[in-house]
Amino acid sequence: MPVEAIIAPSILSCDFAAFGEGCAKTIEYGADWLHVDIMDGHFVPNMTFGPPVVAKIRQHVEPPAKKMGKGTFDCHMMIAEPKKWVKDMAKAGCNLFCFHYEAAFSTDADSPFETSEKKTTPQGLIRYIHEQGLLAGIALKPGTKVDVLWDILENKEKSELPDMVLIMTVEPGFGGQKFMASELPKIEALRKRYPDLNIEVDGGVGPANIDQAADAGANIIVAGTAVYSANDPAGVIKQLREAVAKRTGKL
Ligand SMILES: O=C(CO)[C@@H](O)[C@H](O)COP(=O)(O)O
Repeated sequence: MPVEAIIAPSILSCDFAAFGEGCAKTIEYGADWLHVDIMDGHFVPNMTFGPPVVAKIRQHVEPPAKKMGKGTFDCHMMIAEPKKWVKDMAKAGCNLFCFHYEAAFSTDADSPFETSEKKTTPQGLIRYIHEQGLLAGIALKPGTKVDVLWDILENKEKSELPDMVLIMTVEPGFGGQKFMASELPKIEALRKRYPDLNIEVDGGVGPANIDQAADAGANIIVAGTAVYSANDPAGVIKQLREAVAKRTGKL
């Protein structure tokens, strides 16, 4: 089954002083999802917001009627201890909890075991996210090789398989950075092995490089600056969608 083109503007570039209305308007402009960047000032050198703010913006955006549907809150957790926040994020209205592979081996505060057994694993974390009723995503920073995903994606246990992989094309932490084309081979390798996988690209993406990202095989497009600094955000969203749909054959 061909993967769908999904456009997920990064609300990090939205006006925080008018956040609720800005998020609602983004959906009206034709976005499918909202990409919600959560940063803890520890995993990345920047801080944003947490579950209380997510709950507030959920009051302005209808939750999705179906899995991965319009209004999905695609929460990109740039935090050092992802497992700790799954339940609170679920309560706040998150739909897809995307953690970083690089943080997946952090301490599991709920584990009854001592020391080394308190570590989570990516597979265990994905299962836990699913148990809380959320979709699970796994993200890779530019410095992390795509090979770390092979074992995770070959898992025979369905509840431990991610619903999406996110390839970062900037160092996570800030909007408005330059797109790193050097990361595209990761997307190509993933698409070659997994034709049905949802692959998200995030960082410096816009009309100038969407063809490269779509050619590599990304079907979920995050764009912050390109959407929110545009005179015609709806036009940019349409342009991004059409570029992906041209490759996938599915709008
Ligand atoms: O996760 C991040 C940055 O850490 C991204 O989601 C950016 O917020 C995307 O913004 P642009 O690079 O498109 O401006």
